Amino acid sequence: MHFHYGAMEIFTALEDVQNIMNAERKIVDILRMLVLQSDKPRRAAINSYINKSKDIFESPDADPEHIVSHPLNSFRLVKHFSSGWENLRKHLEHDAGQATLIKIEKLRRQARFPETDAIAGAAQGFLRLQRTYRIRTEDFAAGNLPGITKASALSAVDCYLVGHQQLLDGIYDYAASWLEIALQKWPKEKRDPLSSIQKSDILNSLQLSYYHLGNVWMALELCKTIREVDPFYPNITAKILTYQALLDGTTKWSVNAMKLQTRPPPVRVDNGLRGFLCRGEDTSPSGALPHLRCLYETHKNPYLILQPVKLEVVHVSPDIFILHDVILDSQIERLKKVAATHLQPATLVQSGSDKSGVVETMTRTAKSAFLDEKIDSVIAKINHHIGQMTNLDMEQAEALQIASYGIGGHYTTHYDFFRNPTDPDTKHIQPHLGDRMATVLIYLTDVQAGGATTFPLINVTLFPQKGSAAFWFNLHRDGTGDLKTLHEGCPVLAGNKWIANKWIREVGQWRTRPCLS
Ligand SMILES: O=C(O)CCC(=O)C(=O)O
Ligand SMILES: [Fe+2]
Repeated sequence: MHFHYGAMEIFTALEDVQNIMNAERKIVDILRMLVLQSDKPRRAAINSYINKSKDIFESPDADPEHIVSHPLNSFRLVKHFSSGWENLRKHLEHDAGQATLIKIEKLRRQARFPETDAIAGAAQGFLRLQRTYRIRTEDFAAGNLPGITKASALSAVDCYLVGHQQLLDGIYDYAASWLEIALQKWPKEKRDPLSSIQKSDILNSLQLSYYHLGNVWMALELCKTIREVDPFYPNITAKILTYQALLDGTTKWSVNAMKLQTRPPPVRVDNGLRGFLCRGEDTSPSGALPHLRCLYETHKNPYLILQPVKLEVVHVSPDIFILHDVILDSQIERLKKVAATHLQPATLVQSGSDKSGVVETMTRTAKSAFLDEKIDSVIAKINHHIGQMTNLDMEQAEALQIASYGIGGHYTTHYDFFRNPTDPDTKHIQPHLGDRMATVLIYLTDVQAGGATTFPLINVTLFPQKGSAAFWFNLHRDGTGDLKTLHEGCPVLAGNKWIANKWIREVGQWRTRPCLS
């Protein structure tokens, strides 16, 4: 199994936005110089790009906090930095433009600008958000999302880009809904001189979506409109004849064609069914806890008598706790700073993967890094504190893992343990470590909207609270995996989500959590 990793989320972190904004200022300066040496058409193209950048810098969009506060703000920025740049790039590929192009490309690489596949990533992020949080396309496009401040609406071309991508991804119903809105908005808008999208392009993607949904009549009507708008649109007459013949039943191959158009769209990762937990609609745990219990735990440990753990019991069997105030804000800042240079697009250890044993994947869209204690003293401090709070031996624990999710970033349902009865691959349980017995998941940020951790089999939803940690046992006392610990990280709707994971292994825990013989 091998997935291509694109930016399946929209922006990964505030820090990325900050770097990109700084680089963009330099790019605009370079472009200003080039304007002077350019002929008229190139000058117009460059100025149009510069004006867009200026709009961004002069609007609240220059503030990274504002950008990550709403998927649409993020989207507009990503579009300018990816397809906006691509449009200008074509004008710079010759003569005097070339040296400038190289300089700009270098700045873009260093600051990790979104690439050409960013629009695809954004469309996939939107889809995940729409499905999980049940957002209608018209509300999404208008900037009305649950629980966050309204953003300004998307333009017709923006809606086209999202819809067209969903058409390419085979999500025809969503594609049609976005393209219908693009079409409604089209007459009311002033055109972007750098964009080559025409009304007939919207109509064409829409007719294809309807065709794939099995609505040949609608596809035909739309094709007729295309011919009215643009008689020279490629293949338009042939398409009209084909659809006409399909509807009349006069083509021999109509039966095959009809089958083809109703084939199911490709299956993809979708957590829509369980979205109710992500939406926080049902948070009564099945663990039959009449009252949540809160206690101050000291484990009779002098370290904790001075600083007792505020422990909240969320669920029993599997045992899930919230530990409150486990890390100081100053430690969080330090940790994020240290982690920033190490973060990589998330990889999952998977059986049957390539030689490295790791594949880049769509099931987890986040950036992550394992941080060794040697990197910074704050890491050792946190590790030590986790050991004291959980009363577990940290000797065999894995290094602290930091992960950051941007808007749309998520982690689909999974188990943290390796000894899965349904998966015979146990190579990650090194005998000297054992399996991942317990997980401590520290929330390093509040999340503006979305981003809960849910346990769908036991109806538990945990909303991130900066400085708190979720702590649970993945294994039964006999060492087998507890299948009820299935959990997921819900897609982030607004803001950034940072977490730190500590996976505590079995070996060395005989004293405090002996297994049953
Ligand atoms: O992001 C979350 O809430 C869950 C993360 C998680 O389960 C993991 O990293 O293993
Ligand atoms: Fe997990």
